[in-house]
Amino acid sequence: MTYTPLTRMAFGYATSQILHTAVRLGVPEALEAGPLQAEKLAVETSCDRAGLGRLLRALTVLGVVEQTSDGYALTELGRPLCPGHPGSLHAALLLLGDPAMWRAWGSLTDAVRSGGSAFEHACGHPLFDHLAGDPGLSTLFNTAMGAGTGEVAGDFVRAYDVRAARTVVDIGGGNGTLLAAVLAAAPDAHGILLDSAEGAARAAPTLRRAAPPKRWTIAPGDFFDAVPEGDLILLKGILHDWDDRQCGTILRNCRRAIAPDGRLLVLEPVVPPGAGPGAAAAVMSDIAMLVLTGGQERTVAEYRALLAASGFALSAITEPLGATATRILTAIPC
Ligand SMILES: C[S@@+](CC[C@H](N)C(=O)[O-])C[C@H]1O[C@@H](n2cnc3c(N)ncnc32)[C@H](O)[C@@H]1O
Repeated sequence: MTYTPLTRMAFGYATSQILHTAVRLGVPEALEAGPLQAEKLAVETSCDRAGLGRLLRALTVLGVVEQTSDGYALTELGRPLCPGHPGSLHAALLLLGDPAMWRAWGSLTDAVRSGGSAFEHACGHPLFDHLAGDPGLSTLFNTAMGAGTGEVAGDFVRAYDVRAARTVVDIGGGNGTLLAAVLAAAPDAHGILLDSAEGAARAAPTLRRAAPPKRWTIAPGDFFDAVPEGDLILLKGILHDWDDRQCGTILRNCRRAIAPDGRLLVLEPVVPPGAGPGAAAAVMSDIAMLVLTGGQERTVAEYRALLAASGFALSAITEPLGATATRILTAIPC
């Protein structure tokens, strides 16, 4: 078989599984402090020496490790495979290799052919119901989302002046990474994080690091029922999880809860016109939404219409934050 760019794409899931396996076996963490010879690494990771040698050779070809005179070392490209590294993909890779996620991607054909999320076709229930019944996977999901948000939180508070906010409500705020950045940048604001009980379970330590407990509240709840009142309402990575009808319910709850002078900020990738290279991140994320939740990424026009149908006017949109595809869409109640 000729190894063309198309071959590389076709075997993309093999690449994903190689990275997942390295992370699952603890290879990047073992190399974090410095290079190690393969024999030592096999002992540290409790692996078969020959099998690990083949994995290391594949990781070398992918450019995430390199051979030095002191043994195998992580490259710059490979460093985000470690947990705690800025922009870490550690939790995301563990998540991608989870059997339920693996099965969901294997059901993309069903989602394209008959609609609905591939996850539901594969597992028989929606992703968030599945997470509610699997605390380990829920923790992983929450950590992976928080790591992604950590990449944009600093850029967010630099791009949008949050200092005038009185009550900031982060809807579906996950592990609190975004709200923590806002509370640090807006010392007079009070923060409320709404998420499901399992989603919010790990938010307190993140928020405690940013601000004393009197400055924030964790509100376990369902954003399809109601959301807490505030003058700055954040929806990051929420609307893209849901279809237009479900987004309408969330947005109408936000419209009821927002102060007359308030602002609703939607942080999402936006699908640009055409399918040039700049569209890749948003378009790939759109397919991930089709697989995982049945949601979708949207164009500016689609967001404008969605917001207008729930009593919001789209008033501004930023450039993508940092190296990500996430933009801030500002909406005012009307
Ligand atoms: C894609 S994650 C985004 C998390 C966070 N906003 C971020 O960007 O890092 C979606 C979040 O919505 C939460 N969620 C899902 N359904 C919910 C519901 N019905 N009510 C409240 N939270 C929900 C999940 O627990 C999860 O934390």
